Amino acid sequence: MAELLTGEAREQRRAAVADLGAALRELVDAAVRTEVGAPGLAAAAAAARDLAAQLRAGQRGLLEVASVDDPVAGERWYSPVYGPGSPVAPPLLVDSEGGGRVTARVTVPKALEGPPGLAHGGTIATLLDHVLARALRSAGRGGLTATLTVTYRRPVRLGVEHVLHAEVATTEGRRSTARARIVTADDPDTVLAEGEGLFVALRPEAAAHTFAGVDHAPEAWTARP
Ligand SMILES: CCCCCCCCCC(=O)SCCNC(=O)CCNC(=O)[C@H](O)C(C)(C)COP(=O)(O)OP(=O)(O)OC[C@H]1O[C@@H](n2cnc3c(N)ncnc32)[C@H](O)[C@@H]1OP(=O)(O)O
Repeated sequence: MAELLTGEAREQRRAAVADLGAALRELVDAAVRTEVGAPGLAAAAAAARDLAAQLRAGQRGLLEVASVDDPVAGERWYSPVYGPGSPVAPPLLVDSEGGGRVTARVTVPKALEGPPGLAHGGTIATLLDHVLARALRSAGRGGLTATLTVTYRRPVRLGVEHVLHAEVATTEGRRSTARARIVTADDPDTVLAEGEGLFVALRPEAAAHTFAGVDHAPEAWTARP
C-alpha cells in the first residue's frame, strides 16, 4: 500500500512529479511528430526502455493510489485529464471552481488529434465529462458518469487555447445533472461543443464493490454529506 504524503514532503514530491510530467509530455509530443530516420527511432526506443526501467525501480500496484494524491478531495496527480504528472493529459487547467460552476482552459496537443489538425471527438468528450463532474464536486455532489451526451457543433483545433465552462443543472437524491460547453479563448460566444451528463452517487455498498482492492477509500465518488 502506498503511504499518502502530507505537508512539505507532499509539496516537494508534487513539484518533482509535475516536472517529470511536463518533460514526458514534451517527449510524447516529440514522439508523435518526429520524422527522424529508423536508426534515430531505434536509439530513442532503447533510451525510452532504459527510462521505463529506471522508473519501475519503485512502482506502485495497479490499484494503489499515488502517494501525492488526495483521494478524499479527489486530487489525482496522474489524471489523464488534468494530472500534472500524466504524460497523456493535455493537461486541463482549472481556473475557478465553486458553487457548482467550473471554468477551465486547455490547449489540445498533437497526441490527442482526431481528424488532421483537430481534437479527437473522444478527447472533447473526456474534457466535457471531467468539467461536468468537477462542477458537481464543487457543489458537494459525488458520483460516476451514468450518461454523457456530446453535441459537436464546430471543430476544436489543435494548438489553440480553449475555455470550458460547466455548471450544475439539477440535483435529486443520488442523481445530478450538469451541462458544459467549450469555446475558443478569443471567441467566447461561439460554442464548439456542448455536453450534458447524468451522474449517480454510489451507495456505500456499491462503492465498496466498485472500488474493491483500491487501497484508499474513494469517498469522492459517493454522496457527500
Ligand atoms: C476533482 C477531481 C474530479 C475528477 C472528476 C473525474 C470525472 C470522471 C467521471 C468518470 O469518468 S466516471 C467513470 C465512467 N462511469 C462509470 O464507470 C459508471 C459505471 N456505472 C455504474 O457504476 C452504475 O451504473 C451507476 C453508479 C452509474 C449507477 O448504479 P447504481 O446501482 O447506483 O444505480 P441505481 O440502479 O441504484 O439507480 C440510481 C438512480 O440513478 C438512475 N440511473 C442509474 N443509471 C442511469 C442511467 N444510465 N441513465 C439514467 N438513469 C440512471 C436510476 O434510474 C435511479 O434513479 P431513481 O433514484 O430515480 O430511481
